[in-house]
Amino acid sequence: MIVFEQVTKIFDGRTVINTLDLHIAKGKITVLIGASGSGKSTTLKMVNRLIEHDSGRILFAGEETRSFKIEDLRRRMGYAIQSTGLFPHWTVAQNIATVPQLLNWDKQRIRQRVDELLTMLNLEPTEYRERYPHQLSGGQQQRIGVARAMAADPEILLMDEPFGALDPVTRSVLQDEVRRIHELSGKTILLVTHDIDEALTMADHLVLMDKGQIVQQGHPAHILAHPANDFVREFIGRSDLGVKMLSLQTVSERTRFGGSDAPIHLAIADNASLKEALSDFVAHEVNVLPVMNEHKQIIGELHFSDLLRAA
Ligand SMILES: Nc1ncnc2c1ncn2[C@@H]1O[C@H](COP(=O)(O)OP(=O)(O)OP(=O)(O)O)[C@@H](O)[C@H]1O
Repeated sequence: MIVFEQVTKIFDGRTVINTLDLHIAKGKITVLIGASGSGKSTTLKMVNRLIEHDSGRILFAGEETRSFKIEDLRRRMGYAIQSTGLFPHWTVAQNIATVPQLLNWDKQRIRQRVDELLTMLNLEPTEYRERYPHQLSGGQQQRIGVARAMAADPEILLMDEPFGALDPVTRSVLQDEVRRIHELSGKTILLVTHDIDEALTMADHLVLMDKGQIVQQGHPAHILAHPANDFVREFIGRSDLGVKMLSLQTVSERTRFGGSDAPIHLAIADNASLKEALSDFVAHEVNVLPVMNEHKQIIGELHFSDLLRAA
């Protein structure tokens, strides 16, 4: 979907992106992670040409981004950022409709799309459509930022620390929502974060950057199991590696299907992570948890020993 070939960016005589080769696959969530100043945001902003690269090529759908008119390029790419950039004097509906308005969609279609997005992001349209950004919580504002980025159904979503500055609970709810939307829509997402747990839970493809170059990339589980060097090892945090691995797998992957005699009030959802299961085992001091599906039916059980196999 997006290909970087030997891309370099120099600011004030300093090379901040250095002959970068990167492939952002269609339909996947690619996450750029690295320390502050490693060049993540610059890489993301070169995709929609908020920053122009100095050399090399960046291709979008097979063509150089430079061959597009900049407005056409940006309309095909949603962009969500930490500070949301919502227009304060516009209602939620107007904010979400920014790009559809530019594309001259008719009123009815815009309204339908706004309501659909609000519903998708768990905000009741009748309650939120006419509010102004200052009448929303930080987490709600970020949801609107995401809704606006998705409004005209762009081919790729660029997200720069979209959940930054949120408390851990809201952050995790929004991460789940974006993952769910991704699963429903199959949208290509490029996400920048400096939070390793966010990166591990969100990424199909994780790209670890340092000093404008890629240090290692691949599936999170692969990087956790086979860090390329000490830098990577240190970055992902060796100490709770096992727990991080558990966070990448779901209960259903280790469920012993069938009935269960374990106390039903301890049932864990089959789509919960094994890390959550670990927490339940410890909190309830049990060795076996019943597992339920989305309809709250018991479908089997998870044994504590099965976690060892997963890790
Ligand atoms: N417009 C600019 N002018 C000069 N230098 C810049 C500019 N934008 C970024 N830089 C520099 O380029 C380097 C990479 O910045 P970038 O914002 O891409 O890093 P980052 O990995 O996203 O960091 P953070 O996590 O802190 O946002 C930094 O050293 C930064 O100071």
